[in-house]
Amino acid sequence: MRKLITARGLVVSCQAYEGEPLYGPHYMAEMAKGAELGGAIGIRANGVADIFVMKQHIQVPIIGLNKRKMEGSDVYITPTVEDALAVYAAGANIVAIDGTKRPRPDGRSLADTVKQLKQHKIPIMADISNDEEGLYAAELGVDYISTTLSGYTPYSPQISGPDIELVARLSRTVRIPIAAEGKYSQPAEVNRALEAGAQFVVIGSAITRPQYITERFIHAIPGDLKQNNERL
Ligand SMILES: CC(=O)N[C@H](C=O)[C@@H](O)[C@H](O)[C@H](O)COP(=O)(O)O
Repeated sequence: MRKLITARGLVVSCQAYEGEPLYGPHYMAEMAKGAELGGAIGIRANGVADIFVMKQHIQVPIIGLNKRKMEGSDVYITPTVEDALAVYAAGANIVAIDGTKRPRPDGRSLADTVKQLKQHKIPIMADISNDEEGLYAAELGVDYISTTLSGYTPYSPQISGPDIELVARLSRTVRIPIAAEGKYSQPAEVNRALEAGAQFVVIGSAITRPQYITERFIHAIPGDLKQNNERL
């Protein structure tokens, strides 16, 4: 059995999209090493190549996923059982899958997907967007639920910051570990999510996307100076 995340703390999501400057397994593995050195208790990573390379360089558990947009389905986080098996084979300790009931490109239901992965003894994180999905995923027997998709399904609250309320409500209703994930950018928000009952908080863009981090600082500069900066 691969190591799970049992501690409380911070998980760093090291992901870059194609076209971004840090895209590629080498950069992401270095990023993961940095996060581990800084005290991350786990790493979240996208794609078999990144996961495979990271695995050679870090000790902490990896939550792996495979983002893949396929025609006719809105499900893109590890959308098929086949994707999940590949992510696990690449070395992920836990496989993150879309935990909504939306139609999946392989035609399987969420229940069937979870069942298949459990047969392979693969630890599952269900990425959910609201209370109902969290409860359902927990009933199906997933190992973790994560609030990853709150704000990313049309029927979940479209708020600009993290959905800490969802973490608080779920922690009162489900017995499995909850990951607080999505739009965390301030240390105070991390503390609030932990106080609300999250086992750990997953942070991506605010730590691992330099273009986003730079933009945030620039947008905080008042009018005139910001314009100077944009002209550089
Ligand atoms: C919605 C979706 O596709 N989320 C993805 C899931 O793996 C990633 O793009 C996010 O970076 C990750 O969830 C961490 O969130 P944030 O980058 O906001 O800290």
